[in-house]
Amino acid sequence: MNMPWKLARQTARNAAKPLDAVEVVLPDALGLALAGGVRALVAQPTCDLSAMDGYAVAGAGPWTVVGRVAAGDPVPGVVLGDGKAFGVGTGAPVPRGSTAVVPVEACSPTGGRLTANALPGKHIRRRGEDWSAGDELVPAGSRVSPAVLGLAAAAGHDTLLTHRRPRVAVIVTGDELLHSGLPHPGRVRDAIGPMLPGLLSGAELLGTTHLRDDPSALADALAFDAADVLVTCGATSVGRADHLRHVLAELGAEVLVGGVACRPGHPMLLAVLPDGRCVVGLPGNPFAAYAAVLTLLRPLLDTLGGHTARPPVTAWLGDVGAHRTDTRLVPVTRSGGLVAPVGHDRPGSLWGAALADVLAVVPPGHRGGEVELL
Ligand SMILES: Nc1nc2c(c(=O)[nH]1)N[C@H]1C(S)=C(S)[C@@H](COP(=O)(O)OP(=O)(O)OC[C@H]3O[C@@H](n4cnc5c(N)ncnc54)[C@H](O)[C@@H]3O)O[C@H]1N2
Ligand code: MOO
Repeated sequence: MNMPWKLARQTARNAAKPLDAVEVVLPDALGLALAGGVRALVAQPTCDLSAMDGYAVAGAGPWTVVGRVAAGDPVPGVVLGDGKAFGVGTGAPVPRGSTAVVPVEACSPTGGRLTANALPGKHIRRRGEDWSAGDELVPAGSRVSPAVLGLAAAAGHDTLLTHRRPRVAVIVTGDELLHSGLPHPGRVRDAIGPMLPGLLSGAELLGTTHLRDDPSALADALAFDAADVLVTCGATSVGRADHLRHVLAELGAEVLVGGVACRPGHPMLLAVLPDGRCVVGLPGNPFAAYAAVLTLLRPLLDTLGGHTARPPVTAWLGDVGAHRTDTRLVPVTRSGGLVAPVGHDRPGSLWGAALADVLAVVPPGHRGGEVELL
């Protein structure tokens, strides 16, 4: 029995536990999930700063300029009295007693003195106005984005506690596959191997092995124990050359998902080997393999990597010819809150997926309405 698509995705999400937490230097954390929240080690700003190039002033004008301070200078050792001003650069610490900063273009000098409209507090970035020391800035489970890296640096971090990247090994099977040159009768180009690395963000690809349709070679390849996840391509079906299910049974694997009520990709599978390593079986048809990556592999990798599940993104899709019993994954382009099919979506062809912005999840019986986007 093929498992309903949503249940299959949830099963993949629940099939493993997040990998151990490791401390990594900031650049290496990009794309990983935080194993603990990022807390500010110090307040930002650490002292009152000027937000403009101009003058820090005290009280009402006109003011006499009594000094100058630049970004990078220590806090001036003076207390600015009423009627006094300090020249300031953007980011410079303002002297204590400053009540406002007036931008240089808003000042007019009159007889050696400055006059301007100075609104109290204007253009001063107060100590701690962005955050205080100890504030949690980003919660555990969040993906470390470029902005998270910058934020963590600003808050004083040199390293971040993240979950280890899942290690993935890819096994591409098929006597008929070519890895370069022109396809011709009897030979097809491997279209799955080239697409997989780009679908493994947040994981580490240890390598790709190309095998003929040979059960003992497949069993040997599945013994590779440096990988947390083994991804096989092809051999999921019931043909004479499709050995994956027999080999998994011989290895004592527990099959968590043996097939999914999904078009394309229904022969996809997810199994756990006795030592805890996971096997995701992608069907040989390339678009079916793509559907299986999004249904089983990505949720599994996200869980192993410690990523919190994100709320679904949806859009409105018309009647595109739903399947009676199975979920369809349909390549679509997006415009505003609407999506439209791009076509070219037969299981053996990645043409539609290549033109699409996303895949729409079209449940059985869909006649038009909100659908989830992958
Ligand atoms: N009797 C049945 N036959 C099939 C069924 C079924 O339910 N009963 N399901 C069909 C569906 S749906 C799919 S999908 C495929 C899955 O087949 P396998 O995972 O066993 O893969 P193969 O048989 O090796 O190949 C299928 C097809 O894809 C081509 N292929 C394989 N690998 C690649 C690759 N890396 N790059 C490009 N193309 C590849 C291969 O040449 C075949 O044409 O089973 C159906 N059959
Ligand atoms: O669903 Mo297969 O996965 O049609 O090509």
